[in-house]
Amino acid sequence: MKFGVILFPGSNCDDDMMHVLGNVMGRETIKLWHKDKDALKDFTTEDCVIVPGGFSYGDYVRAGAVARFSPIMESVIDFANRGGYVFGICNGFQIVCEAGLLPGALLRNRDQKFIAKNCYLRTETSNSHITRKLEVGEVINLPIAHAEGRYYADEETIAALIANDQVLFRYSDALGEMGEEANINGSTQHIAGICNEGRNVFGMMPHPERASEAILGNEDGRALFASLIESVEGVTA
Ligand SMILES: NC(=O)CC[C@H](N)C(=O)O
Repeated sequence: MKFGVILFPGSNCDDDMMHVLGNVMGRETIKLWHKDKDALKDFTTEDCVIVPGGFSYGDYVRAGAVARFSPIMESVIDFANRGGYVFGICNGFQIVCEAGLLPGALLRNRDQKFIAKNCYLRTETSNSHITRKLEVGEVINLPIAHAEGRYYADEETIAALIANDQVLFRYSDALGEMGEEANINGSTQHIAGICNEGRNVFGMMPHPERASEAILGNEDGRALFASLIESVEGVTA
């Protein structure tokens, strides 16, 4: 499978993503310019579009609200509707929600502050392409860096997410417990990452691409990319 990483004005995690997917995971990885409507013409449903983190359009209006109208997004929506893999991380999660590919919204953090910290995440399902190498209840540690990361959706939407096993990760403590203080940004039901009903679109606020190499002292994020590659290619990654 190959990966495409979209560059919007203000993206800042695109090169980390290029490095991890290209050099660490060893897969063909292409940078895609947000104005290029035809950027996905060689993408098949075995490929994945990454919507990376950063501050697209300076987070003006709301994080992701402007980037959602970039010309490439029409092709991303079409690609997702055809069954292609789309993975939004941090600002990418915000953009993908704004585009309607995932339900819910990312609001300002409960404490109204930007939070840059490592945090614990409890794996909520192994039944997804990006978590199949993790066990339910397994706790991983990943960095977060955001001001608008508080996941919110109405009760009906949350109930549907749970009923369809779409919640991938929740903020927890090191033991996987869900005490109030473990909910780092005040997200509804501690939700840190979800997938769509079709299970081909993924979004999460924490940054697996910033923790995918031993030299960085944390490789927990690598399991997510390895899961996706194994799932699609049927090889050990
Ligand atoms: N690291 C990022 O992607 C930043 C996310 C977003 N711009 C926020 O602050 O909420």
